[in-house]
Amino acid sequence: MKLTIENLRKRIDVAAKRTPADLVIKNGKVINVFTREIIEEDIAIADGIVAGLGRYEGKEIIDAGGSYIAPGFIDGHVHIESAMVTPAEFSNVVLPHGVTTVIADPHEIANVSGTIGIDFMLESSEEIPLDVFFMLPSCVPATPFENAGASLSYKDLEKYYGHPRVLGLGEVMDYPAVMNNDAEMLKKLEDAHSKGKCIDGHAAGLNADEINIYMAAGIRTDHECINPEEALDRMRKGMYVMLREGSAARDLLALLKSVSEHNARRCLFVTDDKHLDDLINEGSIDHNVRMAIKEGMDPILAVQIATLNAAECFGLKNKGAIAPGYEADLIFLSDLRNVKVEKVMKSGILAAENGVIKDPVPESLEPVTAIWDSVKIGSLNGEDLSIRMGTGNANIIGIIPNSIVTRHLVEKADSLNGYFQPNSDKDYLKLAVVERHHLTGSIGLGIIKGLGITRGGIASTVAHDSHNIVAAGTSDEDLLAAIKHTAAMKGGLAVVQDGKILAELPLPIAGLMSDRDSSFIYGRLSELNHALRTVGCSMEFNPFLTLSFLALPVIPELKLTDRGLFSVSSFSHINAES
Ligand SMILES: Nc1ncnc2[nH]cnc12
Ligand SMILES: [Mn+2]
Repeated sequence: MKLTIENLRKRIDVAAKRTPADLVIKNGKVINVFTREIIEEDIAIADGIVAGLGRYEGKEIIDAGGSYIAPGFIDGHVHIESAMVTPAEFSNVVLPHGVTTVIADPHEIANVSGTIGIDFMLESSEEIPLDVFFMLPSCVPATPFENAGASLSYKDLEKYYGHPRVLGLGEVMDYPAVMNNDAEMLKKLEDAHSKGKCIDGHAAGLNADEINIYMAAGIRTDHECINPEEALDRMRKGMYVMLREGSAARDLLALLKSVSEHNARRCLFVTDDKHLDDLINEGSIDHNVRMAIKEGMDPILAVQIATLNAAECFGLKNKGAIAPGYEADLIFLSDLRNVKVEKVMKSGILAAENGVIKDPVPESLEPVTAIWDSVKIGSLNGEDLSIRMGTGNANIIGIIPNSIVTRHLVEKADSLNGYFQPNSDKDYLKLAVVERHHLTGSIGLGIIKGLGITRGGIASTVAHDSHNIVAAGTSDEDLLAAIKHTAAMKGGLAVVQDGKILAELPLPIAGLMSDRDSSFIYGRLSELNHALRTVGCSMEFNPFLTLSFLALPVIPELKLTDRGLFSVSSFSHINAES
């Protein structure tokens, strides 16, 4: 809300006790994230802003019943599209978990629909209770080794820096472009610097010397740490470390070993990519807080990481704490061990209670063709999916459960008449990435090990970050059926066996998000999980989530884009045969 002289005058009158507050919360144990104390005091609120702490009177009084009161949780890095819901529905889902502010990077939809996608995310997050800030997609496409639906230059980004909810430049993934002083990358970085904006990093696998290059370029955060050594090095060099617990990337437990009383202020909690069912079943940043406390972290320190640190990292001056002048984004907790979020207030208004959103934001989507009709593929047949394979070893993508990192395996794969044959006993499946934006006919083919399908095929238009169609299967028939069905749905997830569709989830918004509510999507995800078991998956990890990262060539080691196998370590394409 824009501050007016009238708001300011009223706020000062309330603070000075010349005017009664709109609302006073009494009998609460207020968590002070500045001093890491718990102080029993009233919270006086005027126009959604805390006006004073201490003893106050107001037009409305709420008795907190001795609950702890924490600042609203902040998710420092999230791709809303990865939850497969629109921003409005995302607000309905995460607010009950105490998340009142998120910093989102819309590079998922930007990779499909370009600036039209960014506009859609900005507009559809305008009038919702959740505060959604954005970092501008810095790498669309993520690398020059893939075909995305769009390509964004610094010129495309410039106009957004004036938007009040745009905080800076989003995760810089293309390390070689930074290291080589690529002209376009320098211009994007310089623009963010000149406007005094933040710059997020994606420093997966970067070593200490390479982190110097990122920090020198002004890149100030990393959410891709997977071990304590990486996290410590980034903190020592002044980077904020984003402690990530998403659906596929679950790094929090490993990284907590690097967090201490001395360095915790350089940490914040993020989800990055979290599927809707995990958000509903586990939670969002509240889940990170609970995990950290369970691992022995001091509860108030965990709350500080989830609030003040994230606000300070992104320069959100009136968020992340309960203090006069700060937004009245408040969470009521009955205890600080399991951090069960009871009540959530957004700007002084009750937004959720006992896990239920109070006034769900209804969907009101304007159909935008470029976004709603985003899947275009030509005719496909078995020959298009054949992988030439001689008698030598093959370069195989080895899956690591619950990780977005893969292994580069060099093993002997079965071949017949010079072509690769899937072998479900050895768990060697065929993987395809089919370009789906501009009818280029570009198809990347490879072999994966570890997905666990014994008979059938799965396909998805969620394939970070270019979001082509990614598919895996034990036969060309099922692969083709799954790929074609995701196109027929204009985007989505499908499981096929013997040519028959076992389960599906349409994602008609850019092939990434559903226009339906979370209960519909949750139901379809359950059906997909059942169908995944039918085709042989163990479900120790989510195959669709794992699949969605197999085309992301900025995460080690071996990935597949629509242009072929890609070795992230050598940052170049390689052949199917080693
Ligand atoms: N969606 C994403 N894009 C780029 N890097 C990621 N790392 C994890 N999720 C990612
Ligand atoms: Mn990333």
